[in-house]
Parts: sequence; C-alpha cells; structure tokens
Amino acid sequence: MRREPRGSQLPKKRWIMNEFNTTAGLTLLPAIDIVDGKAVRLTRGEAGSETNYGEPVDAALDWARQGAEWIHLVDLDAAFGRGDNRSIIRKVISKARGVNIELSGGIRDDASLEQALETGVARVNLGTAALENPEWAASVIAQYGEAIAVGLDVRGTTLAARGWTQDAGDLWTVLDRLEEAGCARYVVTDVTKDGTMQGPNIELLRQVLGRTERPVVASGGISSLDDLVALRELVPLGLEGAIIGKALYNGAFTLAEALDVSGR
Ligand SMILES: O=C(O)c1ccccc1N[C@@H]1O[C@H](COP(=O)(O)O)[C@@H](O)[C@H]1O
Repeated sequence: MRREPRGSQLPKKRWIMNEFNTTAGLTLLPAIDIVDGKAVRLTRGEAGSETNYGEPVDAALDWARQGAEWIHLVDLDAAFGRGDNRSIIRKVISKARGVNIELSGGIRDDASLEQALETGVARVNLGTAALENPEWAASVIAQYGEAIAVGLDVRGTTLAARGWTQDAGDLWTVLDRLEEAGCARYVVTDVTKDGTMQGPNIELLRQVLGRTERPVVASGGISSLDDLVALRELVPLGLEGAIIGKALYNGAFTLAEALDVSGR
C-alpha cells in the first residue's frame, strides 16, 4: 500500500526524497537502561525510582534470541552525569552481535561521540548536547548523518536535559533548528509516560510527525500489544519504530509477540 503524500502543500521534490516506507511495519527497539552495571527501569526518569532487572547481557541475549533487530541501550549513569557503564556496554554490544544497537546517554562531545561510535553501534542518540550545544550538534549531524539521532525528551512541549532534571527549551523551536541542521531521525519520549505503562502519547507523536519528514521513533509508556497496534497506525505518517521497556521486563507481553504485531 502506498502512502498518500502528507499535506499537498509539501514541495514535490522534498516529498520524493523522503517518501516513507509504509510496508515496513514498526521497528521495535527493546530497551536496556543501565545503572551501576545493572539493567533497570525508572519511572518518569526519576533517579532513585529504579527497578533492577539483572544483568544487561542476559536481557540482550534474551531479546536477540526472540528476534530483536535493534536494542536501545542507555547509559543512565552517563546521562545523569555521575559515572559510566562503558565496559558493560561493550560487553552487551559484543554479545548481541547481529543486533543493531542504538546507544544513548552522556554523548556530549567529540571524545564521547567517537568512543560511542568506535564500539560499532549502528547509531547514537544525542540528548543534552543537542539542546545545549547546537553548533556542535549541527556539525556532527553533518559529519555522521544516519549514525546520529536526536532524542526529543519532553514534558508537555518542554524539552528535558541532563538526566531529565533540567528544562532545555521549546520542542518546536528546537525541532525547527534540527530540521535545518538535517537531523536524520528523532526519538521522541514523553517523559511523563516513561516507565509508567500508561500508553504512548499518540497525540504528541502525531504532532511531531506533522512537522518533520524524518523518521521518528516513539518512546515512553508502551504497556500492551494494543499500544503497538495503535503505533503501527502512525507508520504511514512516518513513525519508524518504538522503544519498549517496562512492559517487556514486567512480562506484559514477550518481544516475540510484539514482533508478531509489529508487521516486521
Ligand atoms: O531513558 C531513561 O529512562 C532516561 C531517564 C533519565 C534521563 C535520561 C534517560 N534516557 C536517555 O538518556 C539520553 C540522553 O542522554 P544525554 O542527555 O545525551 O546525556 C536520551 O537519549 C534518553 O534515551
């Protein structure tokens, strides 16, 4: 099924260059967030709210066995600016060979970016740096293209940085700037939903999809297979993927079941 162009007002050339693949289904990215060497889930990103789910490598091997194409790997200690989990991250990456890794947390300058890319990950997410250091973000977006995504982590339409502890600007203003810079992809997280299993913020995703032709990955709140069905309906609008966290760890459904409904 071919998708109708969104908005006949789009310039034709731009539309042709960015046509969405509507037959691809929804790419699923099971999440492994690491604190102090362990896989955890936070509630709304609040430090200290974590539930511990054991060894990150075990989670990665489990997702890989169930058919994961991607893993969303987060160094939460680096995101909070209180250390890092680099050695365990390298271990996860080497054990999950064949699975694409999206890595985030603490990637804020040339050194941390090079270190992240050297691990062989498929792409990295910039959070804080994209908000606090626009010139650097634009330069690495230009240099690395598809290897860089930007995480748009929001409460309402206010972006959050530094472990989601600081407000860092207006979503739409920053999105316009990143579009200018040619950002390849956005990971949109409703912080107020993250780790709550209250369902994704479909309205927010629709609004973002209405303002970019770049692929978008949804994050935060997924609780059921029905949520994935609802997100799949956004694929023709440009939604590419969904990050799943607590629902998998809590056994609401398995990754294999989720992949079945994802259309991949
Ligand atoms: O994923 C979380 O639960 C989370 C909670 C609190 C802060 C950040 C969180 N996640 C990831 O951190 C990166 C941002 O890191 P940085 O600002 O670039 O250092 C973001 O991509 C989220 O995926």
